[in-house]
Amino acid sequence: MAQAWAFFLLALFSFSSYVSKLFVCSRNGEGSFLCARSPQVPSIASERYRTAYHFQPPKNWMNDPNGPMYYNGIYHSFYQYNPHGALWGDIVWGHAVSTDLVNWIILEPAIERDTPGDINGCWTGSATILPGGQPIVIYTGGDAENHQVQNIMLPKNRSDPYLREWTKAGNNPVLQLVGPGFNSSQFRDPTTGWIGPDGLWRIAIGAEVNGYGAALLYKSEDFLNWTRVDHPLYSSNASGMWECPDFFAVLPGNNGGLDLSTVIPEGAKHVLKVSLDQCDKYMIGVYDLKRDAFSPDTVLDDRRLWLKIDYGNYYASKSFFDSKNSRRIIWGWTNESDSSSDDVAKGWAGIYAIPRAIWLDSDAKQLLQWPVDEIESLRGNEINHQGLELNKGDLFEIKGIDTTQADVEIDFELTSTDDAEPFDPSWLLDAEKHCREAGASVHGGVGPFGLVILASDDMEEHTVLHFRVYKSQQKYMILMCSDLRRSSLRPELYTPAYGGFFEFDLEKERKISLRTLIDRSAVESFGGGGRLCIIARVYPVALADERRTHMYAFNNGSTTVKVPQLKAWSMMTAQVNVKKG
Ligand SMILES: OC[C@H]1O[C@@](CO)(OC[C@@]2(OC[C@@]3(O[C@H]4O[C@H](CO)[C@@H](O)[C@H](O)[C@H]4O)O[C@H](CO)[C@@H](O)[C@@H]3O)O[C@H](CO)[C@@H](O)[C@@H]2O)[C@@H](O)[C@@H]1O
Repeated sequence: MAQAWAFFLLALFSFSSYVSKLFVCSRNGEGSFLCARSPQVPSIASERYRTAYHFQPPKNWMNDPNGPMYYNGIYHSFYQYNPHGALWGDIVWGHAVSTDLVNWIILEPAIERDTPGDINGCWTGSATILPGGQPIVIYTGGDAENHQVQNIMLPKNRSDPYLREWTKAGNNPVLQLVGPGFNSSQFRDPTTGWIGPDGLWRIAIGAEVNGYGAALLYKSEDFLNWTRVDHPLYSSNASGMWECPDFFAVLPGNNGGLDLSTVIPEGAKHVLKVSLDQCDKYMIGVYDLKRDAFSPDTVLDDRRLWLKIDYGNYYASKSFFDSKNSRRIIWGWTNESDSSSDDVAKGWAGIYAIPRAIWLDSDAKQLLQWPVDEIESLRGNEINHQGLELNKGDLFEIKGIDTTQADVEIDFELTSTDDAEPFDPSWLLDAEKHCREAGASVHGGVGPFGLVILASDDMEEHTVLHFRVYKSQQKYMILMCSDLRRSSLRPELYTPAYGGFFEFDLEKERKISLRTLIDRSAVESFGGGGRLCIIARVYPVALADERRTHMYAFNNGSTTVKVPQLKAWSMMTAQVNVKKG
Protein backbone atom coordinates (compact mmCIF):
# COMPACT_ATOMS: atom_id res chain seq x y z
CA MET A 1 0.00 0.00 0.00
CA ALA A 2 0.94 3.62 -0.19
CA GLN A 3 3.70 4.62 2.20
CA ALA A 4 3.70 7.94 3.98
CA TRP A 5 7.15 9.09 2.84
CA ALA A 6 5.85 12.54 2.52
CA PHE A 7 8.27 14.33 4.83
CA PHE A 8 11.27 12.94 3.02
CA LEU A 9 9.84 13.73 -0.36
CA LEU A 10 8.59 17.17 0.50
CA ALA A 11 11.85 18.26 2.06
CA LEU A 12 13.46 17.50 -1.29
CA PHE A 13 10.63 18.93 -3.36
CA SER A 14 10.72 22.20 -1.53
CA PHE A 15 14.11 23.12 -2.90
CA SER A 16 13.38 26.25 -4.79
CA SER A 17 14.87 26.82 -8.21
CA TYR A 18 17.23 29.50 -6.91
CA VAL A 19 19.30 26.76 -5.31
CA SER A 20 21.98 26.15 -7.91
CA LYS A 21 22.11 22.72 -9.46
CA LEU A 22 25.79 22.72 -8.64
CA PHE A 23 24.82 22.21 -5.02
CA VAL A 24 23.32 19.23 -3.26
CA CYS A 25 21.07 20.31 -0.40
CA SER A 26 19.25 18.69 2.48
CA ARG A 27 17.12 20.00 5.32
CA ASN A 28 18.22 19.79 8.93
CA GLY A 29 15.91 19.22 11.91
CA GLU A 30 14.99 22.93 12.17
CA GLY A 31 14.00 23.01 8.50
CA SER A 32 17.02 24.99 7.25
CA PHE A 33 18.82 24.05 4.06
CA LEU A 34 22.35 22.65 4.23
CA CYS A 35 24.04 22.77 0.83
CA ALA A 36 27.36 21.43 -0.39
CA ARG A 37 28.96 21.53 -3.82
CA SER A 38 27.81 18.50 -5.82
CA PRO A 39 30.29 15.78 -6.79
CA GLN A 40 31.72 15.83 -10.33
CA VAL A 41 29.13 14.71 -12.84
CA PRO A 42 30.07 12.16 -15.53
CA SER A 43 30.35 13.32 -19.16
CA ILE A 44 27.07 13.90 -20.97
CA ALA A 45 28.48 11.88 -23.88
CA SER A 46 26.79 8.76 -22.58
CA GLU A 47 24.99 6.21 -24.73
CA ARG A 48 22.47 6.02 -21.88
CA TYR A 49 20.91 9.32 -23.01
CA ARG A 50 20.23 8.05 -26.52
CA THR A 51 16.58 7.14 -26.86
CA ALA A 52 15.61 3.52 -27.28
CA TYR A 53 12.32 3.95 -29.14
CA HIS A 54 11.95 7.64 -29.95
CA PHE A 55 13.30 8.07 -33.47
CA GLN A 56 16.71 9.62 -33.92
CA PRO A 57 19.36 9.14 -36.61
CA PRO A 58 22.52 7.19 -35.73
CA LYS A 59 24.47 10.43 -35.24
CA ASN A 60 24.54 14.20 -35.91
CA TRP A 61 21.95 16.98 -35.84
CA MET A 62 18.27 16.52 -36.73
CA ASN A 63 15.44 19.07 -36.69
CA ASP A 64 12.03 19.34 -38.42
CA PRO A 65 10.15 16.28 -39.73
CA ASN A 66 9.68 16.61 -43.49
CA GLY A 67 7.36 15.04 -46.05
CA PRO A 68 5.99 12.16 -43.97
CA MET A 69 3.91 9.83 -46.13
CA TYR A 70 2.58 6.31 -46.50
CA TYR A 71 3.32 4.99 -49.98
CA ASN A 72 2.98 1.45 -51.35
CA GLY A 73 3.06 -0.21 -47.92
CA ILE A 74 5.95 1.85 -46.54
CA TYR A 75 6.04 4.82 -44.17
CA HIS A 76 8.62 7.43 -45.16
CA SER A 77 10.13 9.85 -42.67
CA PHE A 78 12.40 12.57 -44.01
CA TYR A 79 14.17 14.88 -41.61
CA GLN A 80 16.24 18.03 -41.51
CA TYR A 81 19.72 16.59 -41.08
CA ASN A 82 23.29 17.86 -40.84
CA PRO A 83 25.49 15.07 -42.24
CA HIS A 84 28.60 16.81 -40.88
CA GLY A 85 27.95 17.33 -37.20
CA ALA A 86 25.76 17.74 -34.16
CA LEU A 87 24.85 21.42 -34.67
CA TRP A 88 22.42 22.98 -37.16
CA GLY A 89 23.96 23.61 -40.62
CA ASP A 90 24.60 22.09 -44.10
CA ILE A 91 21.02 20.82 -44.00
CA VAL A 92 19.94 17.95 -46.29
CA TRP A 93 16.92 15.64 -46.17
CA GLY A 94 17.69 12.53 -44.11
CA HIS A 95 15.47 9.58 -45.06
CA ALA A 96 14.18 6.59 -43.09
CA VAL A 97 11.55 3.98 -43.92
CA SER A 98 9.38 1.69 -41.83
CA THR A 99 6.48 -0.70 -42.09
CA ASP A 100 5.24 -0.07 -38.55
CA LEU A 101 6.27 3.46 -37.47
CA VAL A 102 8.36 1.85 -34.69
CA ASN A 103 11.35 0.17 -36.35
CA TRP A 104 13.19 2.22 -38.97
CA ILE A 105 15.76 1.64 -41.68
CA ILE A 106 18.02 4.63 -42.24
CA LEU A 107 18.74 5.31 -45.92
CA GLU A 108 21.06 7.71 -47.71
CA PRO A 109 19.85 11.35 -47.69
CA ALA A 110 17.10 11.91 -50.26
CA ILE A 111 18.26 15.37 -51.34
CA GLU A 112 21.53 17.19 -51.01
CA ARG A 113 22.52 20.85 -51.47
CA ASP A 114 23.73 20.75 -55.05
CA THR A 115 21.70 23.25 -57.11
CA PRO A 116 21.59 27.07 -57.05
CA GLY A 117 18.12 26.90 -55.50
CA ASP A 118 19.22 24.94 -52.41
CA ILE A 119 22.97 25.45 -52.16
CA ASN A 120 22.57 26.95 -48.67
CA GLY A 121 20.25 24.26 -47.39
CA CYS A 122 17.46 21.86 -48.28
CA TRP A 123 14.96 23.03 -45.72
CA THR A 124 11.51 21.94 -44.62
CA GLY A 125 8.80 20.74 -46.99
CA SER A 126 5.96 18.30 -47.52
CA ALA A 127 4.96 15.35 -49.65
CA THR A 128 1.74 15.03 -51.66
CA ILE A 129 0.56 11.94 -53.51
CA LEU A 130 -0.91 13.03 -56.85
CA PRO A 131 -3.76 11.14 -58.54
CA GLY A 132 -2.31 8.01 -60.14
CA GLY A 133 0.00 7.54 -57.16
CA GLN A 134 2.81 9.94 -58.05
CA PRO A 135 4.59 11.16 -54.89
CA ILE A 136 5.90 14.71 -55.18
CA VAL A 137 7.75 16.85 -52.67
CA ILE A 138 7.92 20.61 -52.37
CA TYR A 139 10.62 22.00 -50.07
CA THR A 140 12.34 25.28 -49.24
CA GLY A 141 15.83 25.92 -50.49
CA GLY A 142 18.29 28.49 -49.21
CA ASP A 143 19.72 29.91 -52.44
CA ALA A 144 23.13 31.45 -53.09
CA GLU A 145 21.84 34.95 -52.20
CA ASN A 146 20.24 33.65 -49.01
CA HIS A 147 16.73 33.99 -50.35
CA GLN A 148 14.26 31.30 -49.43
CA VAL A 149 12.75 29.71 -52.55
CA GLN A 150 10.59 26.63 -53.15
CA ASN A 151 11.78 23.58 -55.07
CA ILE A 152 10.22 20.33 -56.29
CA MET A 153 11.64 16.81 -56.13
CA LEU A 154 10.30 13.48 -57.36
CA PRO A 155 11.33 9.85 -56.82
CA LYS A 156 13.62 8.63 -59.59
CA ASN A 157 12.13 5.16 -59.64
CA ARG A 158 8.63 4.61 -58.29
CA SER A 159 9.06 0.85 -58.37
CA ASP A 160 11.86 1.01 -55.78
CA PRO A 161 9.88 0.13 -52.62
CA TYR A 162 12.02 2.49 -50.51
CA LEU A 163 12.10 5.38 -53.03
CA ARG A 164 15.79 5.74 -52.27
CA GLU A 165 16.72 8.17 -55.02
CA TRP A 166 15.11 11.50 -55.77
CA THR A 167 15.50 13.92 -58.63
CA LYS A 168 14.92 17.66 -58.67
CA ALA A 169 12.51 19.30 -61.12
CA GLY A 170 14.06 21.07 -64.08
CA ASN A 171 12.12 24.27 -63.43
CA ASN A 172 13.38 24.72 -59.83
CA PRO A 173 13.00 27.01 -58.03
CA VAL A 174 9.29 26.90 -58.72
CA LEU A 175 8.49 29.77 -56.37
CA GLN A 176 10.24 32.93 -55.25
CA LEU A 177 8.83 35.78 -53.22
CA VAL A 178 9.09 39.34 -54.45
CA GLY A 179 7.01 42.40 -53.85
CA PRO A 180 6.35 45.14 -51.32
CA GLY A 181 5.77 43.97 -47.76
CA PHE A 182 7.34 40.56 -48.46
CA ASN A 183 10.60 39.34 -47.04
CA SER A 184 12.40 36.71 -49.12
CA SER A 185 14.29 35.45 -46.08
CA GLN A 186 11.00 34.69 -44.32
CA PHE A 187 9.30 32.47 -46.88
CA ARG A 188 9.44 28.77 -46.18
CA ASP A 189 8.04 25.36 -45.26
CA PRO A 190 5.32 24.56 -47.85
CA THR A 191 2.43 22.32 -46.75
CA THR A 192 1.07 19.18 -48.36
CA GLY A 193 -1.11 20.10 -51.35
CA TRP A 194 -4.88 19.83 -51.56
CA ILE A 195 -7.29 20.08 -54.52
CA GLY A 196 -10.11 22.61 -54.59
CA PRO A 197 -13.48 22.22 -56.36
CA ASP A 198 -11.92 23.94 -59.41
CA GLY A 199 -9.50 21.03 -59.78
CA LEU A 200 -6.50 23.21 -58.93
CA TRP A 201 -3.85 22.28 -56.38
CA ARG A 202 -3.29 24.51 -53.39
CA ILE A 203 -0.41 24.80 -50.94
CA ALA A 204 0.25 27.19 -48.07
CA ILE A 205 3.71 28.57 -47.27
CA GLY A 206 4.87 30.17 -44.01
CA ALA A 207 5.84 33.83 -44.33
CA GLU A 208 6.12 37.17 -42.65
CA VAL A 209 4.20 39.92 -44.44
CA ASN A 210 4.66 43.50 -43.25
CA GLY A 211 6.08 42.01 -40.07
CA TYR A 212 3.13 39.70 -39.37
CA GLY A 213 2.70 35.93 -39.55
CA ALA A 214 1.00 34.56 -42.66
CA ALA A 215 0.25 31.31 -44.45
CA LEU A 216 0.47 32.41 -48.10
CA LEU A 217 -1.76 30.55 -50.53
CA TYR A 218 -0.62 29.30 -53.96
CA LYS A 219 -2.48 27.51 -56.77
CA SER A 220 -1.31 25.23 -59.56
CA GLU A 221 -2.72 23.04 -62.31
CA ASP A 222 0.21 20.65 -62.47
CA PHE A 223 2.04 21.06 -59.11
CA LEU A 224 5.02 22.47 -61.02
CA ASN A 225 3.86 25.96 -61.99
CA TRP A 226 2.44 28.02 -59.15
CA THR A 227 0.65 31.36 -58.81
CA ARG A 228 0.14 33.24 -55.56
CA VAL A 229 -3.48 33.89 -54.61
CA ASP A 230 -4.01 37.59 -53.81
CA HIS A 231 -4.95 36.84 -50.18
CA PRO A 232 -3.33 34.48 -47.68
CA LEU A 233 -4.99 31.32 -46.44
CA TYR A 234 -4.86 33.14 -43.11
CA SER A 235 -2.68 35.74 -41.41
CA SER A 236 -2.65 37.42 -38.04
CA ASN A 237 -1.12 40.55 -36.60
CA ALA A 238 -0.77 38.76 -33.25
CA SER A 239 2.65 37.36 -34.21
CA GLY A 240 5.65 37.54 -36.52
CA MET A 241 6.92 34.82 -38.91
CA TRP A 242 5.01 31.52 -39.05
CA GLU A 243 7.26 28.54 -39.63
CA CYS A 244 6.10 25.07 -40.68
CA PRO A 245 2.37 25.64 -41.29
CA ASP A 246 0.22 22.50 -41.41
CA PHE A 247 -3.36 22.50 -42.68
CA PHE A 248 -5.79 19.60 -42.38
CA ALA A 249 -9.44 18.60 -41.96
CA VAL A 250 -10.95 16.76 -38.97
CA LEU A 251 -14.42 15.54 -38.05
CA PRO A 252 -15.58 16.36 -34.50
CA GLY A 253 -15.52 13.28 -32.26
CA ASN A 254 -14.23 11.02 -35.03
CA ASN A 255 -10.73 9.64 -34.72
CA GLY A 256 -10.63 8.50 -38.35
CA GLY A 257 -8.44 10.83 -40.38
CA LEU A 258 -9.37 12.74 -43.53
CA ASP A 259 -7.39 13.21 -46.71
CA LEU A 260 -7.59 16.91 -47.52
CA SER A 261 -7.71 16.13 -51.25
CA THR A 262 -10.87 14.03 -51.07
CA VAL A 263 -14.40 15.36 -50.57
CA ILE A 264 -14.54 16.72 -47.04
CA PRO A 265 -17.71 15.54 -45.25
CA GLU A 266 -20.34 17.98 -43.97
CA GLY A 267 -19.58 19.12 -40.42
CA ALA A 268 -15.82 18.79 -40.78
CA LYS A 269 -13.57 21.46 -39.35
CA HIS A 270 -10.17 22.63 -40.52
CA VAL A 271 -7.06 23.11 -38.43
CA LEU A 272 -4.22 25.52 -39.13
CA LYS A 273 -1.07 24.80 -37.14
CA VAL A 274 1.91 27.16 -37.14
CA SER A 275 5.29 27.04 -35.41
CA LEU A 276 6.43 30.09 -33.46
CA ASP A 277 7.66 31.04 -29.99
CA GLN A 278 9.43 27.64 -29.71
CA CYS A 279 6.13 25.79 -29.86
CA ASP A 280 3.39 24.60 -32.20
CA LYS A 281 0.10 26.48 -31.94
CA TYR A 282 -3.16 25.82 -33.72
CA MET A 283 -6.55 27.26 -34.54
CA ILE A 284 -9.72 25.32 -35.30
CA GLY A 285 -12.03 26.88 -37.85
CA VAL A 286 -13.73 26.72 -41.20
CA TYR A 287 -12.16 26.62 -44.65
CA ASP A 288 -14.49 28.66 -46.83
CA LEU A 289 -14.19 27.13 -50.31
CA LYS A 290 -15.75 30.16 -52.02
CA ARG A 291 -13.34 32.65 -50.49
CA ASP A 292 -10.54 30.07 -50.43
CA ALA A 293 -9.65 31.21 -46.94
CA PHE A 294 -9.54 29.86 -43.43
CA SER A 295 -11.47 31.54 -40.57
CA PRO A 296 -10.78 30.48 -36.99
CA ASP A 297 -13.88 29.83 -34.86
CA THR A 298 -12.35 32.06 -32.20
CA VAL A 299 -9.91 34.84 -32.97
CA LEU A 300 -7.52 35.37 -30.07
CA ASP A 301 -5.50 38.57 -30.29
CA ASP A 302 -3.14 37.42 -27.56
CA ARG A 303 -1.13 34.53 -28.97
CA ARG A 304 -0.28 33.28 -25.47
CA LEU A 305 -3.85 31.96 -25.45
CA TRP A 306 -3.54 29.97 -28.68
CA LEU A 307 -3.84 26.24 -28.13
CA LYS A 308 -0.68 24.18 -28.40
CA ILE A 309 -0.14 20.77 -29.97
CA ASP A 310 2.26 20.03 -27.11
CA TYR A 311 3.10 22.15 -24.07
CA GLY A 312 6.71 20.94 -23.79
CA ASN A 313 9.74 20.79 -26.06
CA TYR A 314 8.01 20.18 -29.40
CA TYR A 315 8.34 22.08 -32.67
CA ALA A 316 7.86 22.05 -36.44
CA SER A 317 5.29 19.24 -36.39
CA LYS A 318 3.83 17.92 -39.59
CA SER A 319 0.86 15.61 -40.07
CA PHE A 320 -0.12 13.23 -42.86
CA PHE A 321 -3.10 11.07 -43.75
CA ASP A 322 -2.27 7.40 -43.15
CA SER A 323 -4.33 5.63 -45.82
CA LYS A 324 -3.34 2.24 -44.37
CA ASN A 325 -5.24 2.83 -41.15
CA SER A 326 -7.46 5.81 -42.07
CA ARG A 327 -5.99 8.06 -39.42
CA ARG A 328 -4.09 11.32 -39.29
CA ILE A 329 -0.64 11.05 -37.75
CA ILE A 330 1.44 13.94 -36.49
CA TRP A 331 5.24 13.97 -36.10
CA GLY A 332 7.09 16.62 -34.09
CA TRP A 333 10.71 17.45 -33.34
CA THR A 334 12.08 17.59 -29.80
CA ASN A 335 15.35 19.42 -29.45
CA GLU A 336 17.97 18.71 -26.80
CA SER A 337 17.79 20.73 -23.56
CA ASP A 338 21.54 20.72 -23.03
CA SER A 339 24.15 23.11 -24.39
CA SER A 340 25.64 23.19 -27.91
CA SER A 341 28.97 22.02 -26.49
CA ASP A 342 27.15 19.09 -24.87
CA ASP A 343 25.68 18.22 -28.29
CA VAL A 344 29.13 18.32 -29.88
CA ALA A 345 30.43 16.06 -27.10
CA LYS A 346 27.54 13.64 -27.59
CA GLY A 347 27.85 13.75 -31.39
CA TRP A 348 24.09 13.90 -31.82
CA ALA A 349 21.12 16.19 -31.20
CA GLY A 350 17.38 15.96 -31.79
CA ILE A 351 14.73 13.25 -31.55
CA TYR A 352 11.15 12.87 -32.76
CA ALA A 353 8.20 12.50 -30.44
CA ILE A 354 6.35 9.21 -30.88
CA PRO A 355 4.10 9.56 -33.95
CA ARG A 356 0.65 10.37 -32.62
CA ALA A 357 -2.84 9.81 -33.96
CA ILE A 358 -4.54 13.22 -33.92
CA TRP A 359 -8.24 14.02 -34.08
CA LEU A 360 -10.84 16.57 -32.90
CA ASP A 361 -12.87 16.20 -29.70
CA SER A 362 -16.66 15.91 -29.99
CA ASP A 363 -17.38 19.56 -29.15
CA ALA A 364 -14.84 20.74 -31.76
CA LYS A 365 -12.93 22.73 -29.14
CA GLN A 366 -9.55 21.03 -29.10
CA LEU A 367 -7.40 18.35 -30.71
CA LEU A 368 -6.74 15.04 -28.98
CA GLN A 369 -3.60 12.98 -29.50
CA TRP A 370 -2.48 9.47 -28.64
CA PRO A 371 0.68 7.51 -29.43
CA VAL A 372 0.12 5.23 -32.43
CA ASP A 373 -1.00 1.76 -31.29
CA GLU A 374 2.04 0.19 -32.97
CA ILE A 375 4.28 1.46 -30.18
CA GLU A 376 2.59 -1.05 -27.85
CA SER A 377 4.44 -3.83 -29.71
CA LEU A 378 7.48 -2.82 -27.63
CA ARG A 379 5.73 -3.43 -24.32
CA GLY A 380 7.29 -6.18 -22.16
CA ASN A 381 6.75 -7.45 -18.58
CA GLU A 382 3.51 -5.81 -17.50
CA ILE A 383 2.80 -4.86 -13.92
CA ASN A 384 -0.70 -4.09 -12.77
CA HIS A 385 -2.08 -2.57 -9.54
CA GLN A 386 -5.72 -2.02 -8.75
CA GLY A 387 -7.62 -0.29 -5.98
CA LEU A 388 -4.84 1.91 -4.59
CA GLU A 389 -5.72 4.85 -2.42
CA LEU A 390 -3.41 7.83 -2.09
CA ASN A 391 -3.98 10.07 0.91
CA LYS A 392 -2.30 13.40 1.38
CA GLY A 393 1.48 12.89 1.49
CA ASP A 394 1.46 9.31 0.16
CA LEU A 395 4.04 7.91 -2.21
CA PHE A 396 3.60 4.51 -3.83
CA GLU A 397 6.66 2.97 -5.44
CA ILE A 398 6.07 1.31 -8.82
CA LYS A 399 8.46 -1.63 -9.01
CA GLY A 400 9.11 -4.52 -11.36
CA ILE A 401 9.77 -2.66 -14.63
CA ASP A 402 12.69 -0.87 -16.26
CA THR A 403 12.03 2.61 -14.91
CA THR A 404 14.23 4.23 -17.58
CA GLN A 405 12.43 2.65 -20.55
CA ALA A 406 8.75 2.36 -19.72
CA ASP A 407 5.15 3.00 -20.66
CA VAL A 408 2.97 3.86 -17.64
CA GLU A 409 -0.80 4.31 -17.59
CA ILE A 410 -2.51 5.54 -14.44
CA ASP A 411 -6.11 6.55 -13.77
CA PHE A 412 -6.63 8.97 -10.89
CA GLU A 413 -10.17 9.02 -9.46
CA LEU A 414 -11.22 11.91 -7.25
CA THR A 415 -13.13 11.05 -4.08
CA SER A 416 -14.49 14.61 -3.89
CA THR A 417 -14.13 17.95 -5.60
CA ASP A 418 -15.38 19.98 -2.62
CA ASP A 419 -11.91 21.31 -1.88
CA ALA A 420 -11.10 22.30 -5.46
CA GLU A 421 -9.74 25.84 -5.39
CA PRO A 422 -11.15 28.55 -7.67
CA PHE A 423 -9.61 28.97 -11.11
CA ASP A 424 -8.16 32.32 -12.13
CA PRO A 425 -8.38 32.77 -15.96
CA SER A 426 -5.25 34.97 -15.95
CA TRP A 427 -3.24 31.79 -15.24
CA LEU A 428 -3.91 30.75 -18.86
CA LEU A 429 -1.47 33.43 -19.99
CA ASP A 430 1.45 31.67 -18.33
CA ALA A 431 0.80 28.10 -17.20
CA GLU A 432 4.52 27.48 -16.72
CA LYS A 433 4.66 30.21 -14.09
CA HIS A 434 1.75 28.50 -12.35
CA CYS A 435 3.58 25.15 -12.50
CA ARG A 436 6.62 26.79 -10.89
CA GLU A 437 4.56 28.41 -8.16
CA ALA A 438 2.27 25.45 -7.53
CA GLY A 439 4.88 22.68 -7.73
CA ALA A 440 4.45 19.17 -6.35
CA SER A 441 5.55 20.24 -2.86
CA VAL A 442 2.80 22.86 -2.56
CA HIS A 443 -0.25 21.28 -0.93
CA GLY A 444 -3.54 21.89 -2.68
CA GLY A 445 -7.22 21.10 -2.27
CA VAL A 446 -7.43 18.58 -5.09
CA GLY A 447 -3.90 17.74 -6.14
CA PRO A 448 -1.09 17.88 -6.82
CA PHE A 449 -1.13 14.18 -7.60
CA GLY A 450 0.76 12.29 -10.29
CA LEU A 451 3.97 10.50 -11.00
CA VAL A 452 7.58 10.96 -9.87
CA ILE A 453 10.01 9.41 -12.36
CA LEU A 454 13.72 8.96 -12.93
CA ALA A 455 14.27 9.52 -9.21
CA SER A 456 17.69 8.73 -7.76
CA ASP A 457 17.89 6.68 -4.53
CA ASP A 458 18.14 9.84 -2.43
CA MET A 459 15.70 11.89 -4.56
CA GLU A 460 18.37 14.45 -5.38
CA GLU A 461 17.27 13.96 -8.95
CA HIS A 462 13.65 13.45 -9.98
CA THR A 463 11.14 14.60 -12.61
CA VAL A 464 7.50 15.14 -11.63
CA LEU A 465 4.33 14.90 -13.73
CA HIS A 466 1.33 16.16 -11.84
CA PHE A 467 -2.22 17.42 -11.96
CA ARG A 468 -4.18 19.96 -9.93
CA VAL A 469 -7.94 20.43 -10.16
CA TYR A 470 -9.58 23.87 -10.06
CA LYS A 471 -13.25 24.83 -10.07
CA SER A 472 -14.24 27.26 -12.80
CA GLN A 473 -17.92 28.29 -12.91
CA GLN A 474 -19.73 25.28 -14.50
CA LYS A 475 -16.64 23.25 -15.25
CA TYR A 476 -13.30 22.11 -13.89
CA MET A 477 -9.91 23.18 -15.15
CA ILE A 478 -7.02 20.78 -14.78
CA LEU A 479 -3.45 21.98 -14.57
CA MET A 480 -0.92 19.47 -15.89
CA CYS A 481 2.78 20.05 -15.26
CA SER A 482 5.98 18.32 -16.29
CA ASP A 483 8.43 19.71 -13.80
CA LEU A 484 12.08 19.24 -14.75
CA ARG A 485 13.57 21.59 -12.17
CA ARG A 486 15.12 18.75 -10.16
CA SER A 487 15.59 16.36 -13.09
CA SER A 488 19.39 16.46 -13.06
CA LEU A 489 22.37 17.55 -11.01
CA ARG A 490 24.12 18.32 -14.28
CA PRO A 491 24.82 22.04 -14.84
CA GLU A 492 23.84 24.10 -17.92
CA LEU A 493 20.64 22.31 -18.78
CA TYR A 494 17.33 23.94 -19.60
CA THR A 495 15.04 22.56 -16.89
CA PRO A 496 11.69 24.38 -16.88
CA ALA A 497 8.38 23.37 -15.33
CA TYR A 498 6.29 22.91 -18.48
CA GLY A 499 2.52 23.06 -18.16
CA GLY A 500 -0.90 23.76 -19.53
CA PHE A 501 -4.57 23.72 -18.59
CA PHE A 502 -7.43 21.69 -20.01
CA GLU A 503 -11.16 21.64 -19.34
CA PHE A 504 -12.61 18.50 -17.84
CA ASP A 505 -16.15 17.40 -17.14
CA LEU A 506 -15.57 15.74 -13.79
CA GLU A 507 -19.28 15.05 -13.34
CA LYS A 508 -19.19 12.82 -16.44
CA GLU A 509 -15.69 11.37 -16.09
CA ARG A 510 -14.42 11.12 -12.55
CA LYS A 511 -11.06 9.77 -13.66
CA ILE A 512 -8.13 11.76 -14.98
CA SER A 513 -5.71 9.57 -16.90
CA LEU A 514 -1.97 9.99 -17.26
CA ARG A 515 0.10 8.04 -19.77
CA THR A 516 3.84 8.57 -19.74
CA LEU A 517 6.40 7.16 -22.13
CA ILE A 518 9.81 7.23 -20.48
CA ASP A 519 12.68 6.70 -22.87
CA ARG A 520 15.94 7.55 -21.09
CA SER A 521 16.34 11.25 -21.93
CA ALA A 522 12.77 11.60 -23.30
CA VAL A 523 9.63 11.91 -21.16
CA GLU A 524 6.41 12.13 -23.18
CA SER A 525 3.12 12.49 -21.30
CA PHE A 526 -0.54 12.48 -22.29
CA GLY A 527 -3.06 13.85 -19.79
CA GLY A 528 -6.83 13.46 -19.75
CA GLY A 529 -6.93 10.88 -22.57
CA GLY A 530 -4.72 12.99 -24.86
CA ARG A 531 -6.23 16.43 -24.13
CA LEU A 532 -2.85 17.78 -23.10
CA CYS A 533 0.56 16.50 -24.19
CA ILE A 534 3.98 17.43 -22.85
CA ILE A 535 7.29 16.07 -24.12
CA ALA A 536 10.50 16.96 -22.35
CA ARG A 537 14.20 16.10 -22.28
CA VAL A 538 16.01 15.15 -19.08
CA TYR A 539 19.58 14.05 -18.38
CA PRO A 540 19.75 12.57 -14.86
CA VAL A 541 23.27 11.80 -13.70
CA ALA A 542 21.94 8.57 -12.19
CA LEU A 543 21.07 7.40 -15.73
CA ALA A 544 24.59 7.99 -17.08
CA ASP A 545 26.02 6.33 -13.95
CA GLU A 546 23.80 3.30 -14.63
CA ARG A 547 22.37 3.64 -11.13
CA ARG A 548 18.85 2.47 -10.30
CA THR A 549 16.09 5.02 -10.73
CA HIS A 550 12.72 4.89 -9.03
CA MET A 551 9.15 5.68 -9.99
CA TYR A 552 6.32 6.62 -7.63
CA ALA A 553 2.66 7.57 -7.79
CA PHE A 554 1.93 10.32 -5.24
CA ASN A 555 -0.68 12.65 -3.85
CA ASN A 556 0.02 15.91 -2.05
CA GLY A 557 -3.49 17.35 -1.99
CA SER A 558 -5.91 17.22 0.96
CA THR A 559 -8.45 15.22 -1.05
CA THR A 560 -7.81 11.48 -1.21
CA VAL A 561 -7.24 10.19 -4.71
CA LYS A 562 -8.01 6.62 -5.75
CA VAL A 563 -6.03 4.77 -8.37
CA PRO A 564 -8.44 2.15 -9.71
CA GLN A 565 -5.93 1.04 -12.33
CA LEU A 566 -2.19 1.40 -12.72
CA LYS A 567 -0.46 -0.48 -15.52
CA ALA A 568 3.14 -0.22 -16.55
CA TRP A 569 5.42 -1.99 -18.97
CA SER A 570 9.13 -2.08 -19.68
CA MET A 571 9.70 -0.94 -23.26
CA MET A 572 12.00 -2.84 -25.59
CA THR A 573 14.47 -1.08 -27.84
CA ALA A 574 13.24 -0.36 -31.36
CA GLN A 575 15.42 -1.04 -34.38
CA VAL A 576 16.09 2.60 -35.05
CA ASN A 577 19.00 3.98 -33.23
CA VAL A 578 21.91 1.77 -34.12
CA LYS A 579 24.98 3.97 -33.94
CA LYS A 580 27.31 3.67 -36.92
CA GLY A 581 30.73 5.01 -37.77
O1 LIG B 1 16.33 23.68 -40.92
C1 LIG B 1 15.59 24.75 -41.48
C2 LIG B 1 14.15 24.58 -41.16
O2 LIG B 1 14.01 24.71 -39.73
C3 LIG B 1 13.11 25.77 -39.45
C4 LIG B 1 12.26 25.49 -38.22
O3 LIG B 1 12.88 24.68 -37.29
O4 LIG B 1 13.80 26.99 -39.36
C5 LIG B 1 14.93 27.18 -38.53
C6 LIG B 1 15.81 28.29 -39.03
O5 LIG B 1 16.89 28.59 -38.15
C7 LIG B 1 17.95 27.67 -37.96
C8 LIG B 1 19.00 28.28 -37.02
O6 LIG B 1 18.54 28.69 -35.76
C9 LIG B 1 17.32 28.52 -35.16
O7 LIG B 1 16.65 27.25 -35.44
C10 LIG B 1 17.28 26.09 -34.91
C11 LIG B 1 16.54 24.86 -35.43
O8 LIG B 1 15.20 25.13 -35.70
C12 LIG B 1 17.25 26.22 -33.38
O9 LIG B 1 17.87 25.09 -32.80
C13 LIG B 1 18.04 27.48 -32.99
O10 LIG B 1 17.97 27.67 -31.59
C14 LIG B 1 17.47 28.72 -33.65
O11 LIG B 1 18.31 29.81 -33.40
O12 LIG B 1 20.04 27.40 -36.68
C15 LIG B 1 21.29 28.11 -36.68
C16 LIG B 1 22.03 27.90 -35.40
O13 LIG B 1 21.19 27.88 -34.31
C17 LIG B 1 21.01 29.54 -36.95
O14 LIG B 1 22.07 30.11 -37.69
C18 LIG B 1 19.74 29.40 -37.73
O15 LIG B 1 19.07 30.62 -37.78
O16 LIG B 1 16.32 27.91 -40.32
C19 LIG B 1 16.16 28.98 -41.21
C20 LIG B 1 17.36 29.15 -42.06
O17 LIG B 1 18.46 29.54 -41.27
C21 LIG B 1 15.87 30.21 -40.36
O18 LIG B 1 15.21 31.16 -41.15
C22 LIG B 1 15.06 29.59 -39.29
O19 LIG B 1 14.89 30.37 -38.12
C23 LIG B 1 12.25 25.84 -40.71
O20 LIG B 1 11.53 27.04 -40.80
C24 LIG B 1 13.28 25.64 -41.78
O21 LIG B 1 12.74 25.18 -42.99
